[in-house]
Amino acid sequence: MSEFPKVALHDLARLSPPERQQLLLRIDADLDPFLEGVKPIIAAVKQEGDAALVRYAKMYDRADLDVSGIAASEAEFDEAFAALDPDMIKTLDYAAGNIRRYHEAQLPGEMWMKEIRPGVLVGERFTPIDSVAVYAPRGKGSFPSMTLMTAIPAVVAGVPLPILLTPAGPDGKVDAATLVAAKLAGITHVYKAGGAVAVAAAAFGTQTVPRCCKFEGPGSPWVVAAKRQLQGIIGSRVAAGPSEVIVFADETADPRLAALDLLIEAEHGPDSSAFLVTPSRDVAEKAMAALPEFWRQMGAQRVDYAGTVLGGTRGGIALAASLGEAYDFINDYAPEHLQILSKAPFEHLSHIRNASEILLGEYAPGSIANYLMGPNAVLPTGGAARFSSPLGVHDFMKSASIGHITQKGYREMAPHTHRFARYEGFDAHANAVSSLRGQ
Ligand SMILES: NC(=O)c1ccc[n+]([C@@H]2O[C@H](COP(=O)([O-])OP(=O)(O)OC[C@H]3O[C@@H](n4cnc5c(N)ncnc54)[C@H](O)[C@@H]3O)[C@@H](O)[C@H]2O)c1
Ligand SMILES: N[C@H](CO)Cc1c[nH]c[nH+]1
Ligand SMILES: [Zn+2]
Repeated sequence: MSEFPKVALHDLARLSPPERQQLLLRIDADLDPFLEGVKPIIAAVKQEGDAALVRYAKMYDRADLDVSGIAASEAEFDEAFAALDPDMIKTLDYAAGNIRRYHEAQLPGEMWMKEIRPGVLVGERFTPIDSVAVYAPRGKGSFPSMTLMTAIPAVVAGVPLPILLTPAGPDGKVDAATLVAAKLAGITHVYKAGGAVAVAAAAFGTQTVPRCCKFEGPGSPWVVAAKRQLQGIIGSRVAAGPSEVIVFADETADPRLAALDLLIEAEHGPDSSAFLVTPSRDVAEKAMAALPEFWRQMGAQRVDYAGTVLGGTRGGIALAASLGEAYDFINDYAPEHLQILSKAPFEHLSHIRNASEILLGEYAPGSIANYLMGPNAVLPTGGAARFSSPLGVHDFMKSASIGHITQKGYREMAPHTHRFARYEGFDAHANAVSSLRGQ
């Protein structure tokens, strides 16, 4: 028996429709158990506030926390800067610079207007959301990277009150790099709460945590479920659940790179999804043969996570009968991350309709994009790439449409409006464009 996990080989052309459908499912395809599970948590946070945060921190994060420690203090920030390896601070700063530059390019102008008829000026005005809570997960890893990815667009958008929520560790403290990342990004209000507790704290506010208009950030299915349950109370757009990837490799790709990159998102946790999709049997076989070399370079916990993912129906190597079959699988799957390994990666791009992030070529492995390439790595999962986009500056702003009509424009538009209003049976609507303003 092999000492390494067994990786599944799926022959796409031979799968029955239900078998193929099964491969498209993520861990949270059925969110119902999580939706049920978060209900009492949300109710407790709403009713008890800080006391519930402390209780759940003990229960889920094994954190030694009291009410006075929920907000990270100035001393904790100083301690984090002192404790963190200076080279890591430099790396965080390098990443922050790239992420900031990318998001500054996304920033819309304050307002635009266009004269679409003589005397009719219409446009949009953009303003930041008053208060936004961003989330950095912590559990099967810590995520200073996600702190940068969520905090920087909020700050670039000009949100007056951006706060960060993240679980405390057993010592009752925030992960040091997460605190440093928050400060480098421009967030100084950091609170200790994880999962559904964090979403509920931001939605209702507690004695310590300010109530916020919006919550954005990735996390486990508990976070995804809480965001869904609290829709209408707190805004949230990106369903950024457990990480997932498709590595696509054509016959020109290096099979060892395909094997190496397949493991990136597979190692996040047993709840991840990761496929290598290739139309080349040679690439599939060589990638499979290359895996042991890379299992050896991973810790036992990460091998265990990735092995769980790659050995079942949420991962493995998927052999396609043709390029067309590979593209169809990718578009039906709509992955969070898509890597295209090929000597001519751009030739495949026009065939991809559904993917949250597309990385082209052998020098763009997922980890560079996860951490510091610049674009946001908080991405729609669970097939939401069919209709949703990555987190960005626009998620921290809202627009109002604006219009100005001169007398000339009014004279043209009033009779049409009158006719519309009469047809729909709205008297006051019609009256507004008849007598008082004159023609
Ligand atoms: N899509 C993206 O952009 C993206 C980015 C980064 C990470 N991720 C994903 O985020 C996830 C991070 O997960 P994590 O566990 O490390 O951190 P997490 O912070 O999301 O989850 C930990 C929290 O979950 C809650 N929780 C744990 N067990 C619970 C239970 N039984 N009932 C109710 N609540 C419970 C607790 O409140 C705990 O604080 C991973 O799945 C990772 O793949 C996604
Ligand atoms: N792969 C994650 C998004 O799905 C991002 C990340 C952060 N750290 C490691 N990975
Ligand atoms: Zn990752």
